[in-house]
Amino acid sequence: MAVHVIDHPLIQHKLSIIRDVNTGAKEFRELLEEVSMLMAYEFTRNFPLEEVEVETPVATANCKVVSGKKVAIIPILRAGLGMVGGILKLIPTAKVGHIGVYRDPETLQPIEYYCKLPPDLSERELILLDPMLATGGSAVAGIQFLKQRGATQIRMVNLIAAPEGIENVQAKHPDVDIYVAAVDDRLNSHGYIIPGLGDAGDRLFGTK
Ligand SMILES: O=P(O)(O)OC[C@H]1O[C@H](OP(=O)(O)OP(=O)(O)O)[C@H](O)[C@@H]1O
Ligand SMILES: O=c1cc[nH]c(=O)[nH]1
Ligand SMILES: [Mg+2]
Repeated sequence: MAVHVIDHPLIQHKLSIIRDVNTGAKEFRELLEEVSMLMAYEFTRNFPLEEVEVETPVATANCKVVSGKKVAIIPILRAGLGMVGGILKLIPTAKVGHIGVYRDPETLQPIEYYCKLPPDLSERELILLDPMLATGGSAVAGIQFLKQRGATQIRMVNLIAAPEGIENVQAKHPDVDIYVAAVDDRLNSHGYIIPGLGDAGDRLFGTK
């Protein structure tokens, strides 16, 4: 399905600071949260509305509200955690599930180590979060996890994607829409996105 590049000027500006090697963990964390909130504004654009009547102090207004949509946001640990707060600010009733996957540094294969999800996945719109879509191995595994547990409506939100990762996810899960702030040039021989931002988890949590 579709790849949506959300290139709003505010997102591009903040992403430039996030990429900067001199940006420390505090600012990185704050900016990732802000950009995630701005991306939520876009990836919810096609959420269905329903009409309601609201009594204002002077009359009845015909209004619209998001129609009883059940949403769950699912960060891929660790780095996906940095996107949760910003999205919850706009969708505060969303449930939050967690999938633990890290990429083996030698083989680049995804290693799964944790999974805790809301029980009613089949009834929910699921938003899978990870700042980085590199080879796509972690995303493909995360989506597989969700589908195995009944999920049918999944969209994926990444800060930066490599073309190789997009291709991989689209080949294995063509039903999943991808929302990204930037599509970078390529992967290097270690599977890092070029130019990218380095290791998102390490930059977010100050680890090495
Ligand atoms: O598309 P891929 O090639 O799978 O790479 C992307 C994954 O790599 C990073 O996680 P990492 O393995 O560094 O784990 P961490 O978030 O715990 O640091 C990133 O947050 C993604 O989950
Ligand atoms: O560039 C990359 C690739 C994978 N994971 C990251 O955190 N950064
Ligand atoms: Mg990492």
